[in-house]
Amino acid sequence: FGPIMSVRFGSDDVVVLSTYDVIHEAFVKNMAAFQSRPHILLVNALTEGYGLAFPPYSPEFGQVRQFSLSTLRGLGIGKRSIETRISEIAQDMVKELDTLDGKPTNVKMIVGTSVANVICSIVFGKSFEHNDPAFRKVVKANFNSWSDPKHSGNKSMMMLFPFLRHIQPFKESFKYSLDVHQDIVDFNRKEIEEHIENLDENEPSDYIDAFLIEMKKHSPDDPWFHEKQLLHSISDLFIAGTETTTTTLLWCMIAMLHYPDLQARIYNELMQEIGEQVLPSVDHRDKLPLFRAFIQEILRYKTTVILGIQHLTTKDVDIKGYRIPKDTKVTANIDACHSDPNVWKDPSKFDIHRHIDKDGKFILSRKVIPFGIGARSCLGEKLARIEIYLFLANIIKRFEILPDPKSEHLPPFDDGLSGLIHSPFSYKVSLKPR
Ligand code: HEM
Repeated sequence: FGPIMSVRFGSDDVVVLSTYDVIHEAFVKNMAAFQSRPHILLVNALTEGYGLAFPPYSPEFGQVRQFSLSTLRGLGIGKRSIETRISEIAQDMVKELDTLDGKPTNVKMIVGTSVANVICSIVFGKSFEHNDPAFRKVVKANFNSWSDPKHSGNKSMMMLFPFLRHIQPFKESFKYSLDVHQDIVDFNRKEIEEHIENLDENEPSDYIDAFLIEMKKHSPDDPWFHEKQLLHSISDLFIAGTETTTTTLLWCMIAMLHYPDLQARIYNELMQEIGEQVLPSVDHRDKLPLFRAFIQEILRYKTTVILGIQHLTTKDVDIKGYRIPKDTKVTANIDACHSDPNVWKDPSKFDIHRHIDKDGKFILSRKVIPFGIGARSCLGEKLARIEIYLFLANIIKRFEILPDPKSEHLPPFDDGLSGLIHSPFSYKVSLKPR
């Protein structure tokens, strides 16, 4: 036990870092030593070693990662253009939720197709109707990619013991994972083909265009700038971005059900500071301390990616007096960091006021790290933060979030499904138009 410990995961020893200080010391202060990823057989069977989230570090991979980050930024992440687009998608989601007419519904697909449409706008330069069958199929495939209730446990086991893939019921789960991933890849391949046909090199309008143009600047045998990498890059952006953001929004709604007084106070804050007629925008954030504190507390209390993604050391390195040898698997226990009693008073309590100072101002915390920190931290952090803010503000402004009257209990807030992503059990909610 302690902030640095070694734990046996399957057949491997993995170093687990469990406080903000040690995670920061490792992933930020010793960034270069921790920027690689281990080879995971199950993942490689899906990605052929390409993509953005799982490849080990090399200077050439660093280039493609950096290209992706700056392209996503250049396309407007953190700037007004993408904010406007997300705001439009949020309003479209509200319209879709309006059609439910307050009927208790599991809203995961409506929220999920809206979240996926944000990524579609950036990657494909277009969005899809909520009821488009091919789009719904690929959004479901994104959800099932890591969190299918029937297979995710088997998948986690196969990550630890790859040989299990040859034995039932793991064999079936392995095939299922390949099939689901293939659905995502097929959808994305079709989009790439259309982009190749219609490419205007003078006016790249999305990530695929930018990648195709960049590819032409590299030799045909470049190890990373080729079509296969493009295919797996965009698949990773969808898989990493859809379920995580949707899950966070679903936790937000559960919190609103458990704390109706807080919901009313946040609604009043939005009404007083923005008003009924004005669309919520990131520019309003300084006037919304309660709302921002709520989001930050959700990101702390319900850590979506509990153990982050594994890192691999590239050399021997000393952290707080412990020697971690080269080629050691290392993981950040983000959930433990968010529940550290030395940092958070009464960490198991959901309390938004820990993020508000005595003058009523919001306190931005660098110790809430749901997106990880350092060289392999989340590529979609800025995008996800804007999405959560705008989607939630639009929902709260338009609807009162109420429990399903037919259900005896509220959906649990302190329990859920645990795999790579910690998501709530399936639940229905009634969104009563205000
Ligand atoms: C609430 C939403 C999200 C959460 C909580 C989240 C969390 C994370 C975490 C914990 C990591 C691993 C960090 C590490 O290894 O140290 C990660 C990596 C990543 N995320 Fe996210 N993420 C979210 C949304 C998104 C979105 C919207 C996108 C893309 C549009 C995205 C793309 C990625 C990618 C590509 C990586 C791999 C980065 C690398 O290996 O260099 N994520 N995310």
